[in-house]
Amino acid sequence: MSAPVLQLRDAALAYGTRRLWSGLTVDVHPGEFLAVLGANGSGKTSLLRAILGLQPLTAGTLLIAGRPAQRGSRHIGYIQQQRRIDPLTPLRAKDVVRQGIDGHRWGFGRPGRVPWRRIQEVLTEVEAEQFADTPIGVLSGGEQQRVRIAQALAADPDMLLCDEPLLSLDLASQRTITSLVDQRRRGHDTAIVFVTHEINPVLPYVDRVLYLAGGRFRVGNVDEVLNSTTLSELYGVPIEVVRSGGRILVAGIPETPEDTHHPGGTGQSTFGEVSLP
Ligand SMILES: Nc1ncnc2c1ncn2[C@@H]1O[C@H](COP(=O)(O)OP(=O)(O)OP(=O)(O)O)[C@@H](O)[C@H]1O
Repeated sequence: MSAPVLQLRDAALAYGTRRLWSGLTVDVHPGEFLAVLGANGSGKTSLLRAILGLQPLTAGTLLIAGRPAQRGSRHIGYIQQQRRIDPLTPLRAKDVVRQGIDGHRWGFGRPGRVPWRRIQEVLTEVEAEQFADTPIGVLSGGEQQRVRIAQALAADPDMLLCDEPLLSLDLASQRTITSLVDQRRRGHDTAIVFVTHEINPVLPYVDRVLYLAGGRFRVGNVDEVLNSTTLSELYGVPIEVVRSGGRILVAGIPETPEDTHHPGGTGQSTFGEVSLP
């Protein structure tokens, strides 16, 4: 097997006294699709920030292509959590992609001309070439997301970090986005780290799952992690996982982080059938 793109060894992250996770050891290899799941506040985005070199670990090591994480790494493409874009913004889709190439989006502008050919290439890769001259703010949510993927791919990264890229997209757009991400990893052996509250849209593509909860984690294939025993252990309350019609449904996830590890501390109302967070 080829060398890992991402290596975490006994990694821990805390903000002051707030410990997010610790003892985290996981490798991600070229072409691998890792889904990162967990409740609100479990530290999924913080993990991505650590990989981006924006947040130092409090313990352990984190290597990208064998070297310590650093800001603005060309090995990494990053799709941020969706934010509303002002419809009046003058930025066109091609300007957004150009920012991905010259590094402005992380505040590390590198001078020099960006070849138009490359911008066209990545817009074509995500089937968004027709939007090149359209102001980004007037595109639909799904179209904007395709442009964000193009931006993340512009520097031809070895690893793509996706922070809940399916939020507020309809089912058809979710399918388009997940299949574009999957095409990229198959075509270029790009590793994918995909933070999501919803496993079902990515279920066909996922190789392994990293599940964060209550300061702890489990990593393994879908069946190893997303089962009643493992999630009940992680959360410290009874969780039921069922497969139905090709989907995974989970009942009993505590509504707040405080409910975790306090069996019996939650009322019945917090137990309902929900799609996996
Ligand atoms: N810079 C910071 N300083 C202090 N606390 C922070 C900082 N960034 C995040 N936190 C806290 O750390 C916790 C984890 O945040 P993070 O955004 O990583 O969680 P998450 O799992 O991505 O959550 P969500 O699913 O809601 O997006 C939260 O309680 C958050 O308030």
